[in-house]
Amino acid sequence: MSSPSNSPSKKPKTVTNDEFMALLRLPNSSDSKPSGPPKFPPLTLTTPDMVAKHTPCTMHLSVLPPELACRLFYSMIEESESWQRNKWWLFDRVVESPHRTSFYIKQISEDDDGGMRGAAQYCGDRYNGRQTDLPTSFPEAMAEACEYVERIVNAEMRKRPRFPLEWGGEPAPGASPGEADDLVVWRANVAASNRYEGSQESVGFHTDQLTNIGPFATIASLSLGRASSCRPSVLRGRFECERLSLRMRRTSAVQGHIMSHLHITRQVLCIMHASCQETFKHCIPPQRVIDPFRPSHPPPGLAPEEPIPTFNTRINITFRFCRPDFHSSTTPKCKCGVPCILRPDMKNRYALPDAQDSEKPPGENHEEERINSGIVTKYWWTCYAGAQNEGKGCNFWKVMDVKAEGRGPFAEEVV
Ligand SMILES: O=C(O)CCC(=O)C(=O)O
Ligand SMILES: [Fe+2]
Repeated sequence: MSSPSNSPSKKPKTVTNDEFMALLRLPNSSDSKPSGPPKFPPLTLTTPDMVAKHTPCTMHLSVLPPELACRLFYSMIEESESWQRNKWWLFDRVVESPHRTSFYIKQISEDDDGGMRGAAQYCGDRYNGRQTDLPTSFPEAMAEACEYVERIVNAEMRKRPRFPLEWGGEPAPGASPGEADDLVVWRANVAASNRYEGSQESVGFHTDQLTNIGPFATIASLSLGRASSCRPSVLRGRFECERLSLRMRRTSAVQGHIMSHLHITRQVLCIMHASCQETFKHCIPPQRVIDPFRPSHPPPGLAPEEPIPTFNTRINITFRFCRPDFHSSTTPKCKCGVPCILRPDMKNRYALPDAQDSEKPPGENHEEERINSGIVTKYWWTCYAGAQNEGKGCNFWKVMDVKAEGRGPFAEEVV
């Protein structure tokens, strides 16, 4: 994850699909001002279908059996007593994340490993540029939940086009060689977990670090617990909702607030599919109001006559796949001697241009560019020492050369 910043929450406006598409269309150059990015109002996507249509994400409700969801929630509440706030240097000062976080790796059996354990371990080691303690294994309930998540993610991925630099996959145990359908293209070997207490804990706009998960990563983000409260004017009554904001990366041309209306006892899995990190930033904004969460099942050891307690806590677990070909032992080091981070080259991708960054006048070929946005072909290894070294880095950078660095197999190479 790169350094997040907090941004004030704006009141989102609901638009129809057609209005949304119209907003993405830039004005003609004749009626647009030559300077300053186009200003569009925030958008609200109110259903999983709308989210899937307009973003590289899918939302899946109630993916775990309620008993498992509650058990996982209680287990994470207990675990999170020892979680820490991330700290890093931003220019000349230390900033601290406005929520607590930790890192877990999946217990992988020796014969099934093939380098996964190492990749996962090193991935955790330098999460957010911070030297962490050796990550602990998935607690039992997390490992159980992970099986549900992996099934959903792989099923979704089979429906989607793949990007050339995505991981090509490896044969499932027992599969005959060359059967593409049996390739395992994604598995969760690490999980970053987050705890947000009360209405104000949050995470600012950021993209997740690609250093060990590689280009066009798929990230599965499972949320449990506290829901935020809102009263959308188009709907009657009170709805509990989970709010995830996505903002198109680098451009201020489009800002989409995704609000899915969820019943309080449900959980939500948001899959950020390939190209999401390359095209969108995401955040969890502070809330004005939250509703306490009362799990449907009691915590372990609660006496039968005792009421189930309520919580103001939101637990999030982002399941990630640390790719064997991005194992940390292969991460280039900068002149400070610190492993670099991998960044997409945003200048040379196809993107919706905005007046500040584009060499092209607004309106030129924008439709083609919008369709292709997210196709990044170049990535940089850059110095990240400054995040932990009083803001002092060496400005090292080099282009990732997948052939010379021996990475892959990639999706484009797998038939
Ligand atoms: O809590 C969430 O839903 C998002 C967490 C997140 O963005 C991260 O861990 O990188
Ligand atoms: Fe993130």
